[in-house]
Amino acid sequence: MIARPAGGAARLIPAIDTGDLARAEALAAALAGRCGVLKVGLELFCAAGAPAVAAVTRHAPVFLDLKLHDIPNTVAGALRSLLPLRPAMVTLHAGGGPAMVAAARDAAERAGADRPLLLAVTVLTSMDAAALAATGVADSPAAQVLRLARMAVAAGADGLVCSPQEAALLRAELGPGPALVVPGVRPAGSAAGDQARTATPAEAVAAGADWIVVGRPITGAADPAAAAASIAATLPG
Ligand SMILES: O=c1ccn([C@@H]2O[C@H](COP(=O)(O)O)[C@@H](O)[C@H]2O)c(=O)[nH]1
Repeated sequence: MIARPAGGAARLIPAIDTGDLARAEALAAALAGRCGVLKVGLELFCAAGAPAVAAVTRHAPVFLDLKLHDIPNTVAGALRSLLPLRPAMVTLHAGGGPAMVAAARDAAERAGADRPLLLAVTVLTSMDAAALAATGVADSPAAQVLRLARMAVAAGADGLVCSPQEAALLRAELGPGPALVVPGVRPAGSAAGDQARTATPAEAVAAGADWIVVGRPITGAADPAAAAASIAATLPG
């Protein structure tokens, strides 16, 4: 399993969100060495599939962010299908429940010591309290994140995806055990876009994030490598 980063650039995970494999390869080549891990998400995987993971893996370990969410048998099968791609991290939605998380953990263990870190997505960082209420959850995002996080870790998740606004709460309640991978991160002055629960890179790490995920502020920059380097320079060790 991938080790927790010691600090600095190793904490940074740029999100390679593009449907164009050639652009993804160019971004991966430019960003390798300025980050610890590269993220392949739904846009790139749906456009280019396994070859995209292979292409990005040539430059850095891959966080395969597919947010699996289905019945336990199907999620376990999906995990088994993904293992030959050797992702360093894989996501699934905590909302799939404990049996789904446990089935995914069993499936991931087939890869032995080299298995991917299994990360449970709690409440998407694009959701504010009103969006959460619209799904029938009256609690605050923080309360729901904590509820899902406790359940997912007990069921076998190695770590959690949360916003920077819940990282300190999860560290206080769950301790140092679960890895925390934190999107919704914005350098000061960057547009939030559709992200609702945000903080800066340094704030996210100070709150307890092991890794931070940053997409558009890097990929939308005129010089993505320089943008990544400037974010990495703000990250404490
Ligand atoms: O709760 C979540 C879970 C995953 N993501 C992913 O992270 C990146 C963020 O991209 P930005 O351009 O920095 O907003 C993106 O790939 C999401 O799918 C998330 O944002 N929130």
